[in-house]
Amino acid sequence: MAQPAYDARALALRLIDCVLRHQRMLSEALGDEDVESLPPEIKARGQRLAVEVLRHLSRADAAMKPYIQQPVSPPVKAILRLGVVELLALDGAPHGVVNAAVGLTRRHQGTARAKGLVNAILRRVSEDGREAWDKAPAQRMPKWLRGRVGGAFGNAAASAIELAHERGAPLDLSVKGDAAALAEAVGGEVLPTGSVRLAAGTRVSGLPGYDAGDWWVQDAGATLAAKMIGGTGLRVLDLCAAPGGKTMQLAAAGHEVTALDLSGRRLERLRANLERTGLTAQVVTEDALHWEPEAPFDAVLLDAPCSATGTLRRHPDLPHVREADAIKELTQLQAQMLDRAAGFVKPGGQVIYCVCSLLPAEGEAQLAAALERLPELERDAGAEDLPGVPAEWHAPDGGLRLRPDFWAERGGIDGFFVAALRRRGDAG
Ligand SMILES: C[S@@+](CC[C@H](N)C(=O)[O-])C[C@H]1O[C@@H](n2cnc3c(N)ncnc32)[C@H](O)[C@@H]1O
Repeated sequence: MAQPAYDARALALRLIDCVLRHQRMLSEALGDEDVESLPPEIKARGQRLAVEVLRHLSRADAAMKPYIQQPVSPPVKAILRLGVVELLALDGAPHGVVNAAVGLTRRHQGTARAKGLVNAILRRVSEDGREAWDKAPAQRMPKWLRGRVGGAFGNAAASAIELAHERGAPLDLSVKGDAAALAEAVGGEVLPTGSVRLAAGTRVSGLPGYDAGDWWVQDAGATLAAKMIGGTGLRVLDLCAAPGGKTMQLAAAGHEVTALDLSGRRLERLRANLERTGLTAQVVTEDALHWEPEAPFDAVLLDAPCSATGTLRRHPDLPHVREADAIKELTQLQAQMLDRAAGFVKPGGQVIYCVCSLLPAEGEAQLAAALERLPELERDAGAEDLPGVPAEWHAPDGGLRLRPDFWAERGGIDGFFVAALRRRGDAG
């Protein structure tokens, strides 16, 4: 059989280059034809290495800086960063890591001459780099995001959030049946909000109950939106539903769910998720801005398209790809979607609004503007009082504001904003 074009380390370098130089998301780069055809174990390890390097760029640079006397070319710097991260974040065996880095350097004409340098620098880092690594600050958010997050929550919180980003995210499972029984079966912990949490890096495919559809992967924070819909057996519209985490929760809670999304490709994943879990929903491929339902719903859950800045623990590539300019367009779309959602619900029915964003412009400010713009909506503060939610998550003017530095002792939580609204009038 022919040797794959990349081993895991070479793949990691290519993925990092795609993110940092070409501003492409890792998920997109992993879909390139020559990458997609690689053996799954190479892809998984290459992706993991790339993620770890992107999480630790500034620490890696700080650890190697004392040993770099003159500028090194970008490809050599990339090999060094990978080596340093393997040594100091992943506790790789020095001999193997240094040899592999030298091998990567040799592989291309443009870098081959630097093999001695790479060897020398990584040896020094493996012996003496730990202190500089530990002292360096965690990878900073890009300026545009840091400024907004610091402005909203304070600079100390922004630093704590950066530390949480660096630590990565545990694996949270939403459970169809008995959470305690699943936690025991998989060796996890039941969180106060009901999800089952496993350590970061746990392999999903190896866990019991996957094929039986007993659970699905969903950050604990993201589960709170569907939980705000009271009762059971309601006609619920999941607006912007794919790939279906909240659709499955709503269906598992006994609601009659319509799952709408613009993306046919993402809805394929939703359908597969429903099939695996044996849950049902009516699936609609439409644009939420133009679609008209036959009859209003008892409740609407709007998980609006957003900057996804709440998910940097999982997606350290995102800040290198997303630009500040995109935010204005997104906030306009979110407001339009909230207007539509308000029109899709019966009098007395709930509208739950959420975004996996750290930016108040997409969360708190959307709630305040909607209350001002849409007199038919009022706050449904009672619905936001969910079991297991600490008091500090309640935002002063309504809604829940989750930050990655919350629940630090449990492994953190994604950045998220969710608020419950109700259409005035009698349910009838
Ligand atoms: C945050 S994701 C939804 C995640 C989903 N609720 C879940 O829990 O798995 C936002 C979704 O909005 C969809 N979307 C974006 N613009 C849309 C539009 N105009 N109409 C309907 N869906 C749209 C995207 O395709 C994407 O799937």
